[in-house]
Amino acid sequence: MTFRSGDQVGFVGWRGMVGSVLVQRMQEEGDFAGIDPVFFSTSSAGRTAPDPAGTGDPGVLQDAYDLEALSRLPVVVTAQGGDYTKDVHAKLRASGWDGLWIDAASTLRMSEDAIIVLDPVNRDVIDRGLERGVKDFVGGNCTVSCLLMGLGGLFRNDLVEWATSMTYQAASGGGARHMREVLQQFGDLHGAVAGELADPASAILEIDRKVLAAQRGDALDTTMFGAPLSGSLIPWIDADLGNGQSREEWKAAAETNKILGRTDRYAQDWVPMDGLCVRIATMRSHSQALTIKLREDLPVEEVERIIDADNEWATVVPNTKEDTVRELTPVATSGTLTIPVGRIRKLSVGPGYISAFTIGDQLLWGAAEPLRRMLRIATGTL
Ligand SMILES: NC(=O)C1=CN([C@@H]2O[C@H](COP(=O)(O)OP(=O)(O)OC[C@H]3O[C@@H](n4cnc5c(N)ncnc54)[C@H](OP(=O)(O)O)[C@@H]3O)[C@@H](O)[C@H]2O)C=CC1
Ligand SMILES: N[C@@H](CC(=O)OP(=O)(O)O)C(=O)O
Repeated sequence: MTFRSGDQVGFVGWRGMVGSVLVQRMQEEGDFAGIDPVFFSTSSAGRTAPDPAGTGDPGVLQDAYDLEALSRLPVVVTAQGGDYTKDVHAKLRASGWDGLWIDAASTLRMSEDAIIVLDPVNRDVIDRGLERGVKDFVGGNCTVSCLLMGLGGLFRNDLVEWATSMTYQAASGGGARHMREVLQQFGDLHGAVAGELADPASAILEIDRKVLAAQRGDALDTTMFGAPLSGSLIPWIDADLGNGQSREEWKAAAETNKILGRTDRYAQDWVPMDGLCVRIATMRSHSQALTIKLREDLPVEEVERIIDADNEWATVVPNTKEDTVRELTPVATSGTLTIPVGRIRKLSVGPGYISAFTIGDQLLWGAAEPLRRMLRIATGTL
């Protein structure tokens, strides 16, 4: 099945958090002009569909479990989640459907038949995959995608011997309800000491005691995260692999190397990576602190030049206090496609060791943007 301009493209998961950002970005970039979107729902088939292209003729939502309706389409884009992918993808393929499946969920990422898409970094891998008939294209883990958008230049030029990434991941990585829970917790903590805060003469240790009591008691709703996150952190993300490593930590090496087209962990070009993944009470941008062992002891200026030159979104932030405080924060980065990379300096532990700190909006480059661009590649317009 080949795609032609104006052909139908199915969208599943368009009203979720990732899907909404995807639709918004497609509107901003005029992507709906070259396609005929068909919207699916797992919960509201038959209701009026959205009309992001403003055609005035939105049609109705199709049933996202209707395999026949899906199999009529040359391309399906889904941000519905892993359970949906598990349920529907295999059945569609078993029915003989050979259209393109573009997916945000992690389910198919490590499948030999799938490519992890991040075209500013691995356009060559994507193009080779399309040529040899690959049909499944999956967005990468948010932290890995943001890391490679920022520091891809070092990886692509084969300058990294190994790296560790210590992450500071936003509440949005869990989903919309996780973001709400964090904000509610902040509000409840404020409420616990609002009287004392209004009085400049009140004792700070009393405020601290009351906040801790609220965090440790049952005053806060912790349904989504399982522990208070506001005014705290949780150093575990995703499943326990049983060997002391979390699944989120495992993704760093597995996905980074796969994105770069390196699949043999015993080969010379495989980059060993590991680290600890930590949830913090920010909203939508993931941050990470890196220690990188370079294969060559390059000057900092050369490292900065390579990072800056790699793609139009990676931006070096000078390693000064003023620039860091102004530009290298989740607040400065959220809602933008810019991937700032700062705190680049030689570490005193030995030659070739550098540090870096990078941040990315995990709903943009971390989720929706690679999918949007993959659709453009598939439709021959990027
Ligand atoms: N959250 C993230 O940061 C990232 C997520 N991903 C992946 O993307 C996929 C989707 O994640 P995410 O967008 O967070 O999932 P959401 O939970 O926000 O949305 C998923 C689906 O839930 C249904 N839904 C039920 N109630 C609501 C509601 N009140 N508002 C909106 N949708 C609702 C919708 O399906 P319907 O319309 O059919 O009812 C929607 O498509 C997952 O596989 C995730 O792993 C990947 C990278 C980052
Ligand atoms: N696990 C990420 C979000 C996410 O959806 O990741 P993945 O697509 O790899 O499951 C986080 O919690 O921040």
